[in-house]
Amino acid sequence: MIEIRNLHFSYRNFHALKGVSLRAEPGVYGLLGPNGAGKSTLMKSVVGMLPLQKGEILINGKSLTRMDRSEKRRLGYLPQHFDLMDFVTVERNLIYAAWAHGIDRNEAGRAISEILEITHLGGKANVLARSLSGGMRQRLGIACALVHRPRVALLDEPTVGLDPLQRAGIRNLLLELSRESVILISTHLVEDLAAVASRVLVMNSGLITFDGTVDDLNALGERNPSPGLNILECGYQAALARIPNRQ
Ligand SMILES: Nc1ncnc2c1ncn2[C@@H]1O[C@H](COP(=O)(O)OP(=O)(O)OP(=O)(O)O)[C@@H](O)[C@H]1O
Repeated sequence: MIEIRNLHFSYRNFHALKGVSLRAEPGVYGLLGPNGAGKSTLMKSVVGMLPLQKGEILINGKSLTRMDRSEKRRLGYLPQHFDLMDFVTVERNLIYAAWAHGIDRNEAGRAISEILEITHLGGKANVLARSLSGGMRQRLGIACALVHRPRVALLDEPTVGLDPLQRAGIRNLLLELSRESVILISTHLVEDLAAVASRVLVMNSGLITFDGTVDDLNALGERNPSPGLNILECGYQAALARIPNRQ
């Protein structure tokens, strides 16, 4: 479970998170918002890549500030821009990721075979990472973030560069994992969420301006129709406009 209470974060004098609160139980949470809304800042804060300036973050009831390195290693995180080890094979990248996430040596082989199969990279296990296509690289990034089946996973724009079939494959993986895990994904693709998200969070200007189900977002869209947009997109636009009156 993730619990965030009144989280603020500033880069020098830019106030990027202005009091974000959230409670997330197992499920897929879709984080939507325009460029610069604060989605990546929120994710980096939850995985401890940014220092806690104000507010509280609890993972499975434990404050992030009290978690040791091995506990933080169990979090799954796919940054928006990630590096792979280009000059070693796909499988070696996964062996390293499994080790970095603290998977027991005896379990690593099985975990790697499973994630290779789920991400449709089985046939590429012995290929150098540098020779993968963009979509395959993205899938390998996802595989590295999820190889240890984390209880809490944060994926920043995981479906960028994937074709519809590959996106569907990743959605199925997320749905399966979300039975036991909290999965927070950021995306610009509103329609990507409809099939997968148990809850949608809309962020704008460092605040969560909407927190509800896909049905709630649809209902908001129905009340705020806009020419040329489908109902979900209308809901998203209306949610963006709801900037609470506090800084
Ligand atoms: N290292 C940094 N130094 C200064 N400002 C930053 C830094 N990183 C992000 N920002 C600013 O903080 C705000 C939030 O950025 P963030 O990357 O969290 O947004 P985002 O919602 O993830 O956007 P995108 O969808 O474009 O990735 C933006 O205005 C951005 O310019």
